[in-house]
Amino acid sequence: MSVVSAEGMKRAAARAALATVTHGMRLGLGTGSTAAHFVDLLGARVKEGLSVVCVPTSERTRAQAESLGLTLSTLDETPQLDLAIDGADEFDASLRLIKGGGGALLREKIVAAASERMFVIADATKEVKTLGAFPLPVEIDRFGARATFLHIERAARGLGLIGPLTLRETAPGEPFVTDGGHYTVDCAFGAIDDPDALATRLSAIPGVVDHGLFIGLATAIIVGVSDGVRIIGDISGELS
Ligand SMILES: O=C[C@H](O)[C@H](O)[C@H](O)COP(=O)(O)O
Repeated sequence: MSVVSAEGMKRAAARAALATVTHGMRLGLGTGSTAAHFVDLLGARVKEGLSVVCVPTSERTRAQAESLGLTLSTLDETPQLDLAIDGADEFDASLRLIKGGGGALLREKIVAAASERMFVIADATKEVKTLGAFPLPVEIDRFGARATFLHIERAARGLGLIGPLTLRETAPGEPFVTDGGHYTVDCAFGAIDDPDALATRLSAIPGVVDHGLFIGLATAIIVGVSDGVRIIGDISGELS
């Protein structure tokens, strides 16, 4: 019996995603340990002659991509992308995701929305029946952060979601600051029975910059499993 580690499954998913990349593509590069496997493998292919243009979703991914000699761009220079490849903290069978555990959800969502397709790469441990075991990250403006925090609590309570909510910190009293200069609130709601309703409520709160529910963005999920990969959705379609 072969025992494959989570890292092995992430690598397998990243390798399968790389197999869909073709010459000349405009790619969105995700953030996190799984996306880092993809960037690493992409770097090797580029050294062998593959030509792609990449828009990173975080300063961390930008640094990795730069170190591997990838051709980088911005969404201002390249506002439409062919494919975004990114990880996820959780996914369900309907291609809905929780993202933002690594603090990059805003740029990840902007890049995914600018991409014709988004392939999520993840190890099998990220699959859930109902989203919410992973605390939902919500990115908020620093101005009025306490008021926004309370507003999120109230909006969620209206859906029967209680929390606790925690302002993400890098050290006690030191809030974590995203690449965009915002704070993150991690919402440990437990099972989110109606992610669409929660997404709508969160988006309506002034001060919420964006939230980690990615709904209707992923085209496919490439799941690394013990004996290879399993695909949810479609990775075969032609690009228009
Ligand atoms: O903000 C970070 C991202 O949404 C990541 O893609 C997510 O946290 C998954 O990261 P990892 O691949 O390290 O589990």
